[in-house]
Parts: sequence; C-alpha cells; structure tokens
Amino acid sequence: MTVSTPTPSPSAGSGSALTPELVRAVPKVLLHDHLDGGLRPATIVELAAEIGHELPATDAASLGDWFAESADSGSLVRYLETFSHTVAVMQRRDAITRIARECVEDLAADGVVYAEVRYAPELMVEQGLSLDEVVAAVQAGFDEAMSEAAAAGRPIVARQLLTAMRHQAMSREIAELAVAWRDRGVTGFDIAGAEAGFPPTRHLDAFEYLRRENAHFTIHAGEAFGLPSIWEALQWCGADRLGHGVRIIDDVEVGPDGQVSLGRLASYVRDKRIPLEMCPSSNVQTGAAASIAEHPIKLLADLRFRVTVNTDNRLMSRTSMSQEMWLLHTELGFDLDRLEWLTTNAMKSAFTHYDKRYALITEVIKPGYAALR
Ligand SMILES: O=c1[nH]cnc2c1ncn2[C@@H]1O[C@H](CO)[C@@H](O)[C@H]1O
Ligand SMILES: [Zn+2]
Repeated sequence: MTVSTPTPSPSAGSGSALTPELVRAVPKVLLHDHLDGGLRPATIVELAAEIGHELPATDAASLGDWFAESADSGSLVRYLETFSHTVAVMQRRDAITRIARECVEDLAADGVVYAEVRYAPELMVEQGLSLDEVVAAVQAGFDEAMSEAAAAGRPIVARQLLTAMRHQAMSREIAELAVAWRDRGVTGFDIAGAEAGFPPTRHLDAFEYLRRENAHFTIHAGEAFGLPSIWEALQWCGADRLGHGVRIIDDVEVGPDGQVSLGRLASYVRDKRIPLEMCPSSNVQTGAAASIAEHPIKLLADLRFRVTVNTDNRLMSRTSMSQEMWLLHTELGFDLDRLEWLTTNAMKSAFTHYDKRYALITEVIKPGYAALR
C-alpha cells in the first residue's frame, strides 16, 4: 500500500540574489562531518614528516588533489581506503588536538555556528593512547578553537559524536565511552564504515544500551546499501537520525503524471520527522547519487522530509558547508529560504539539549538570515 501525496510545488523565491559570499556569511549547522575526513592537506604533510609516514604526494596541493581524485571512485569501499593516510597521522595526543582545533577553526571561518563532528576513537589507539585519552585530546582542540572563535566574534559550538566501525566489534565499548563523556563535549554515537555486509543489527547491543541510557545516536544507513539497512537502523536499532539515508528514495515512486507515492518506510521516515543527514558531494563520489543535479535531496526537500545538508568529508570531497549549499543553489535552485529551512531542520535535529537548540534558532539562525535579506 502506498500513501499519495500532493505534487510538490517549487519553493517561494526569497527576493535575494545568492552569491558565494552571502552563502558563506549565513549561519550554518553541520551534523555530519568526519574529523578524520577533514584534515588540512598541509597539516597531513607536516605530521607525516614528523612520524616518517609515507604519503602518496609530498606537497599539500598535490596531496589535496590525490585525496579528491582517489575518493572519486564510485565505490564506498575505495573511498574509505583513503582514510588510512589521515588516520596514520592521528595517533599522537598533540597531533589529534591540533587536527581538532584546525577543524573547528575551519568550520567557524565558513560560518558554521553549530557542528557535531564524528570520528572513531578505536582507530587512534595504534601508538598506545587509550580511548579516553583520544576523546580528551579531541576535546582539548575543540575547546581551544571555540574560545578563539568566540574571542574573534564568530562563536561556534562544536560537539563530538563517537563512531564505532561497523566491521569491528567495539561498538558497545565506544557507546559506553560516549555516555561517560556526555557532559564533557560528546553528544552522541554513530556507526560508520563499509555498509554492505555489515548491517546495523550487528551492533544491537550498543544501541539497546544507549537507549537505556537515554542517549542519542545516528547510524550511517542507506548510502551504499538500500532500504533494508534504513529499516534496520530505525526499526531494530532505534536510530534518532540517518547518516545519508539517501536510498529512502527507493521507497518513493513518481508516476508519469508527476503524482508521488510513498511506501510504508518512506512514510514513516517523513511522518516521524526522522532527520536525513544528506551529503550531496560525498554521495556523487561513492556512487550513491549520479550527480548533484539528480540528487534525491531536491525531491525529498519538496516532499518536506526532515532534510539537512552536510559535508561528510571536507578533504575527500574538497568541500565545505558553503560549497555544498552553493551547489544546491546552482544545480538544484535552492534559494535563501530553502537554505534557512535546511539550517533550521539541522538545528532542530541536533543532539544538544532543547533549550540550546531553541536559543541558537531564535538568537542566531533566524536573525542571521533576516539580516542578509
Ligand atoms: O560516508 C561514509 N560512509 C561510511 N563510513 C564513512 C564515511 N565517511 C567516513 N567514514 C568512515 O568513518 C570513520 C570515522 O570517521 C572514517 O575513518 C571512515 O572509515
Ligand atoms: Zn559519513
């Protein structure tokens, strides 16, 4: 059985001509960004030289090209192989703190006012750091950058999401780490890595634990694998949000007359306002979408799913929040109203407390957009 829904109408014009500068200036909210997918190429070069790690290119510009080109393979598995060179330089406390600080500096400079940045602590213990020391090192970098940004008049709130790798068996331990740190900068949990062959129910124990602890989590689902992965993430695991979730489009049917029908799962996702952490450029690189112009984000936004836009991996996709928004504008016609809607959706879907979300929406996001109209 399907649910009929009215044919979408295009969003109203906002009256303001968008420019890259304007998009950079508006307040932005980022829910899906990987710490180990956002390093500055120059930092990787420096840190690799210090530890004798061999890189595929030795100057920052060619290394940036190498990441973007290698990630552009049409396969999630090959895309993920490039992370071996970022994770390699994230094994020392001072290196992790620097990378975390630079991450938040770069986001603040791009106009991001609230960010949840994720990484897998279990990947950063090869040289003897404990999981706890890894989280502390990241938090030290976030704290430094948040203070700097506030002093510079460009405040940003940055929170950690702890990721467990779905092919490993550490999810329960990482979930416990997230709960242990929840009042000290960690705001949720996630699983990531190759999706096909590693269903979220492999980690049911971790998700059940988090639910008992009243904790929040998102799950990468519906990126390299389709509806069954999304269904498990929601109905077996109880995910609060979906990382990507782009394949929910497989449950949306557009008839020859333009009439749209939603299957039961797509209806559920829309009715329950399940946030979709969409990452357009990353999806094109891994083959989850053919192009930005054909990305399902347009139809899903028209149908008023709880859509958000995100960077995923700024290094591998050579992108930023401003760039993703600009692409949505140039390729799909998103106007300022729709960018504000995406931003408000993201803020409503954040894992920080309701009063903080409300304050950022009413005191920062709404006035920020109003001032630029
Ligand atoms: O788009 C993605 N899909 C699935 N896994 C990802 C994606 N981007 C990064 N990672 C994986 O998440 C780990 C922790 O940050 C990264 O090391 C990478 O393996
Ligand atoms: Zn991701």
